[in-house]
Amino acid sequence: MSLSIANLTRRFDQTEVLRGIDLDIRQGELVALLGPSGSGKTTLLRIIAGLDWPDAGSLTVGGQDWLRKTAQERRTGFVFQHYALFPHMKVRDNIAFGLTVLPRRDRPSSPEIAEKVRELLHFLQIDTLADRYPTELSGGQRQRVALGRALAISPQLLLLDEPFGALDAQVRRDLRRWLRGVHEASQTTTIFVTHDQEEAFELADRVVVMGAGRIEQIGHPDEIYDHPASDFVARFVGLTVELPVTMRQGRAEAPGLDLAALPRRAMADGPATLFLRPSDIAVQPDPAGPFHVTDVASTGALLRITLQGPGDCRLEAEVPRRTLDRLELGQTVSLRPEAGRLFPGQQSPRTAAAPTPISAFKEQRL
Ligand SMILES: Nc1ncnc2c1ncn2[C@@H]1O[C@H](COP(=O)(O)OP(=O)(O)OP(=O)(O)O)[C@@H](O)[C@H]1O
Repeated sequence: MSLSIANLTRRFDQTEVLRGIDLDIRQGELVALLGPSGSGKTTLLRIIAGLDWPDAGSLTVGGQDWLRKTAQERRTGFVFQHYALFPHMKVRDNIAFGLTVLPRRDRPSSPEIAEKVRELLHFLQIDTLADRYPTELSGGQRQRVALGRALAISPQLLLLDEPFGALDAQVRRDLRRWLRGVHEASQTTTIFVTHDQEEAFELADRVVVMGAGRIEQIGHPDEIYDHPASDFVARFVGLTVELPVTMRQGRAEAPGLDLAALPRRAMADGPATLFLRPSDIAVQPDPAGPFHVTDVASTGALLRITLQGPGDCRLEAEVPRRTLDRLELGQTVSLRPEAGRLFPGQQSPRTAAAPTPISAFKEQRL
């Protein structure tokens, strides 16, 4: 089903938790709601499910006004982070549950339910778990069963709230791939809440970035990663270095920085802020360079270098270890940002957080 939300607001007491949400989702899309804790993701999902109600705005699914429907009438499949499967029921009965409690006129016969469960077990690659109880399953297996239970009722929408949030990193990665495959085969319109950028970018057709009850940006993962629409999104997708610059005829200038690699921007002359990923800064040893190295730490493949420059300018760059064979504390370097986003105006100067030094590594004098 396609979904359309317009000007949706929700407040709890005096706090506006959703402030005018507009969102259209196409039939068969997999959309991630991505944002920091408290940005309103779960509230939005609960309103779509019919577990909460907005103060204003509209919610239309398949052309029907869903705010006039109860949660049951909406027929959504919902999977939570901690989905309480019924502990006294085997996996096959947990999956069948939603069908067995349908009103008599909609309820399939017992053989039809058994067949549907068999198909789902096979489709979700959990046939071997059918006769186990939930306590006999790993966390990842439980979430597969939870998804089976949500899909059993042939939901019009599938809503997933941090479904892999409690699982360890490797299981999460496996389940992501599995879910992507399940989605491609089932084509159920799916909305997925996460605060994990990697998860959202890997899974979703489109990502909706939320901050403080508003949608900051909607787009394909690459578009959001390469062209964040606001300083909020830029910080959220890892452009954590912020440098004050001056715009002159579409070019950014800053003392001691070679900004020639940045494309010209149609921006008014005046103060602006350049947002960079630490990995977008080329570091070149240079006896006359305006920056000097104050710390070097290794993250394995990368060197994280803290640099002090003209004025009070301090920033962090990350470079592959192999690109710099010698780098000493106190050494002077020049910097050449190779990509970045410019936004008008200057925020209060921010400095990059100091990395945790790895003393032993520093002593090797890289
Ligand atoms: N029933 C409620 N009563 C009062 N405030 C609430 C209620 N539900 C949510 N809130 C508040 O609304 C804001 C948004 O909460 P919500 O759970 O939607 O955010 P979220 O983006 O899903 O966060 P998280 O990632 O931590 O789950 C929070 O400040 C939360 O405290």
